[in-house]
Amino acid sequence: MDSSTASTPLRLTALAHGGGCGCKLAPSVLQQLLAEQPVVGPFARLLVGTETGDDAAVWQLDDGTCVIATTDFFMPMVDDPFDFGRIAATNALSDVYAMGGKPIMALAILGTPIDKMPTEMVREILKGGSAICAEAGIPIAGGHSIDSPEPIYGLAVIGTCPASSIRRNSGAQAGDALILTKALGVGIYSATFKKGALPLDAYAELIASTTLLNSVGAELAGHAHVHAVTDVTGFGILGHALEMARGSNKQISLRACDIALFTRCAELAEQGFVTGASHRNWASYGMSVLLPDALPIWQRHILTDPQTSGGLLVSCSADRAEELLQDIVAAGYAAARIIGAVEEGKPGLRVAA
Ligand SMILES: Nc1ncnc2c1ncn2[C@@H]1O[C@H](COP(=O)(O)OP(=O)(O)OP(=O)(O)O)[C@@H](O)[C@H]1O
Ligand SMILES: [Mg+2]
Repeated sequence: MDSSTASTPLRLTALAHGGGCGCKLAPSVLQQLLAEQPVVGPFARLLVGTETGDDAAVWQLDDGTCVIATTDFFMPMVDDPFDFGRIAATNALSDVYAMGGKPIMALAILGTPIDKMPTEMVREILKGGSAICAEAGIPIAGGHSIDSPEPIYGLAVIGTCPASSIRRNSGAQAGDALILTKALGVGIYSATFKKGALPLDAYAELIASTTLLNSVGAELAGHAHVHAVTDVTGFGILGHALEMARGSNKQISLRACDIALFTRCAELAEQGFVTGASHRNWASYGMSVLLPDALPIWQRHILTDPQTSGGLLVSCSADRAEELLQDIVAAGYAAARIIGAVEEGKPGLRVAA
């Protein structure tokens, strides 16, 4: 029996044209849409806005406390409504942790095809979101719900932190090492799932990773040698590393062989399981990435694979990286690895096999 028939008679994923962070617009399309908007401000207290494609907006209050605000929502990439709610909530909370903050409350964002989805199924999605917020120690204090053609769920999240704890995606320094806290393969597993071919053990691996809170981000921000943090989501490891390189005005090099993958990720990618978003990602930023000559196409698909609720990409002083990695692994992120380095040079990305 495969996992696609195990959870519910009505396939939640059948109601959506795409799912998870694979629903995100490609970075180049987003840039075009956001271009030429009227500029209002400047606002001296807006420490982080949209300039570097960072994870959340940050506003500094009078006493130095920062308010962090973010929203994330998407269509389902699994059929179990409770799992979908948990994944969407974990993903939405991640942007607050990636800025170095702690969430304080959330609002739920819900879209449901009210004539197609049973009430109990919608309730399960909401319960999944609540369960994750409870784990994060925060309330869902409200929300907004609409009748929509496809199911949508996510959160708007508010967090806080002292100004000194803010970690932008643009703070990487030459001489830093890069740590990635989760394994890659969410999009490849999701594409396999959608085709009904994902074995149950792989489904369990997918859920375990995508419902693991990135709460270690708040602790990392307490270390002065941690210079930049972002979460790896829809644009894949290459896209988010490139955002870090461009924002920081540095060259980033990654070692593909050091990146942890889900157990069956390579095998499934080689068999051709890939999301449309992976192709869109490469088309959008491939010109800024130097890959090894003989890299098989399926390996490139892993590097551009959209990671719904992926891990944190952490840029820290190289001489403290091993020690930090041990702390991260001890905090429950067994797949964390040191995957690359930051150097002076033209902003861009180089990948070694
Ligand atoms: N419609 C929009 N209007 C204004 N800013 C936007 C809009 N959509 C996205 N952005 C901004 O563009 C940047 C990149 O968006 P993106 O959704 O990739 O960030 P993100 O929330 O970190 O994503 P993820 O949760 O997948 O990590 C962010 O700074 C985000 O706030
Ligand atoms: Mg993010």
